[in-house]
Amino acid sequence: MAENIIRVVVAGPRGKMGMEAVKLVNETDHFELAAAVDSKNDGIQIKDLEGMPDDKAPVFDDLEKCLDQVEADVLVDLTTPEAGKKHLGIALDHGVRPVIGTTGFNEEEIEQSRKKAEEKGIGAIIAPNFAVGAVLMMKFSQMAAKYFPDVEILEMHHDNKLDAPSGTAAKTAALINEVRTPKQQGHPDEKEDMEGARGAEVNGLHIHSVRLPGLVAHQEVLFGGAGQTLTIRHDSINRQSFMPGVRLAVDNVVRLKTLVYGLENIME
Ligand SMILES: NC(=O)C1=CN([C@@H]2O[C@H](COP(=O)(O)OP(=O)(O)OC[C@H]3O[C@@H](n4cnc5c(N)ncnc54)[C@H](O)[C@@H]3O)[C@@H](O)[C@H]2O)C=CC1
Ligand SMILES: O=C(O)C1=N[C@H](C(=O)O)C[C@H](O)C1
Repeated sequence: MAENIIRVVVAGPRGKMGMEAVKLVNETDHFELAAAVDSKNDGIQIKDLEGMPDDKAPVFDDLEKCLDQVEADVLVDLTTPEAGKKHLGIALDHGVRPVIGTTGFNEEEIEQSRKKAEEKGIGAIIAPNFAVGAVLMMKFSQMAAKYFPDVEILEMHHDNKLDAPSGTAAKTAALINEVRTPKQQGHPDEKEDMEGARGAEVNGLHIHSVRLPGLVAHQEVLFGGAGQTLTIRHDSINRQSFMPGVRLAVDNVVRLKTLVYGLENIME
């Protein structure tokens, strides 16, 4: 790694998140945009893409090709579940530390990548949510679940989202299930008269996914106990909310020697 400068490749630069990430890298003194990987536009420079900063970093249409030609320290991936999974493997194979914001990974995929990162002796971060407030919402939910084992997760997103449930909801359920005794919620004899009415189920805990234009990224974690309810809610009202977390992840991934799943593991 060039001293103090972190060379970053951004995958998905024309996307809602990728565009913000390119700006973040361009504006951060100790980051350098090494390249961008787009699904098209091979051979142009980043400045030639609409709305991009005046940066001459090259654009590739393939990560393998990019990492064969460009010196890079970190890959920031903000693409699609399919591309993100592929890119995670390619980056590790090239010894480039992945920071994956793309969602849709299951536990097995995360464990396999953890092994690979450790074999390579490099860091990797999969962060289902880069917003500090969302990470706190997940941590507070884990605290509350110790006292309120009855809980339902309601995640609400814009209608261009490909994966359901959201990575944040899946991670919240995983954190809650670390402390909650497995419990089937609702009436033991309850029946769905319409399929899906009770949402997805993880160890008896239910997740409900809403998709609507006008939304960005929102989640409520609802707890119920005798005579009381507790609601913990987080709202991202724009994509800038995620950028301090992207910066934190890039700064931290270069010192790690394993894969970290969730920003809470690197937040002080
Ligand atoms: N971890 C976090 O805090 C957040 C994660 N996300 C996740 O990030 C991902 C991207 O979200 P958005 O920017 O909203 O989506 P988007 O649809 O606006 O952008 C995705 C971009 O990826 C590009 N792409 C697709 N396949 C590609 C490939 N093989 N190589 C390079 N680029 C490729 C598309 O052309 C598009 O420009 C999603 O998985 C979403 O769930 C979104 C917001 C926050
Ligand atoms: O697709 C999105 O927009 C978001 N995806 C992430 C998720 O699946 O949790 C993070 C955030 O909720 C926005």
